[in-house]
Amino acid sequence: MNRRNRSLFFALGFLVLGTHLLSIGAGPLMWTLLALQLLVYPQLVYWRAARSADPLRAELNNLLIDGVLLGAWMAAWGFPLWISFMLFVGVCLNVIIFMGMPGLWKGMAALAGGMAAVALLQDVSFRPQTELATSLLCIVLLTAYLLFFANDAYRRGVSLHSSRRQLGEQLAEITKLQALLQEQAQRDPLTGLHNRRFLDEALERELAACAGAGRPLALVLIDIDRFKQVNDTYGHPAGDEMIRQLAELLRSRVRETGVIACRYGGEEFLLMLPGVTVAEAATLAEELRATFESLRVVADGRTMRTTLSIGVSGFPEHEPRAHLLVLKADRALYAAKLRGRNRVVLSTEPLPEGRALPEAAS
Ligand SMILES: Nc1nc2c(ncn2[C@@H]2O[C@H](COP(=O)(O)OP(=O)(O)OP(=O)(O)O)[C@@H](O)[C@H]2O)c(=O)[nH]1
Repeated sequence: MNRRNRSLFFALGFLVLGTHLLSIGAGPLMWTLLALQLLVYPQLVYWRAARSADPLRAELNNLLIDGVLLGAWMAAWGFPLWISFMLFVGVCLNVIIFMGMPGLWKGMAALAGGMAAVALLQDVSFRPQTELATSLLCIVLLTAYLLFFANDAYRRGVSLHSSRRQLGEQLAEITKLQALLQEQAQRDPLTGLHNRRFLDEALERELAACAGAGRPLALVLIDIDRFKQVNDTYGHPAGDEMIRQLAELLRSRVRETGVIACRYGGEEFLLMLPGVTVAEAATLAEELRATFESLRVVADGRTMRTTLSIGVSGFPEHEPRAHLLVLKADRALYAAKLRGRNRVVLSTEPLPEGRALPEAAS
């Protein structure tokens, strides 16, 4: 709202224009009208705009009402040069600042409207002279008005710059949070390893890359043996601790670039090894199995141990399609369970005599 500026400059205008009224020997009616216009009117239009459903639009209309009334004063006094110049520039500046160049035409039309209204009511004779004091005060007030607006424009520029900087910082913060959320959506909260969703996407990508570059890719699917028994005997939190320890072991063994360890299911983990052959993956799997077999997991002062069953499949030997390559590793893992657990089985090895894969695994 423009209340402070309008009240201040209209009050100063009353002092300046008062000198003109003195010089022309204006009567009480003229003084009263000028006081109403310059001292009371700013409060009235503010009050009207503040209560309006659309205060901004109401304030823009107020600027045009200013134009009509000030145009009327110019005409009523016979267009005294300095006074008219000061009022004209003041009105035009205001409407341009708040409405742009289209506002200028509206402001000029408002001024002309006020002048025309006076011309209809009385003869308008041209009396351009003002006393020196009035002319000087007009120059001072107009200068103050221009300086005020220049300073206002500077402060708006500074505040805009700082808002832009703040917006930029907030945007950077949001982008960082987005990246963090995206990262968290791809992680298993218990172990911090990647989750299945991430691996399924990464596997498609890596398989295509390996196929293009003529490189192998191996999958190692790992399942904790008799884990239900661990939970039942030591409790779920102890089971969680065992899952965390296995995750730590996998993390420590697969630090090479490109290798992804993920928690694929409850107590099931999958390693994706781009550039690694089935034989190399089987060697790594055997090391992991042996290390885990000798691992003692301590939870709540109690020591637990169990073993791993592991299935290994590889591209290009076993399967070029991602989901079927996982299925082959799953079948190999199933075969390891059937053969008594605590072992590594390659996808190509047949199931034991007389055993078939369950429907879910095929
Ligand atoms: N503590 C814990 N247990 C889990 C979690 N996710 C799955 N489980 C348990 O893991 C157990 C898996 O049991 P099963 O699928 O029967 O397998 P298993 O007992 O390991 O038997 P085999 O795989 O045949 O050796 C179930 O009891 C699940 O409740 C987990 O995040 N934390």
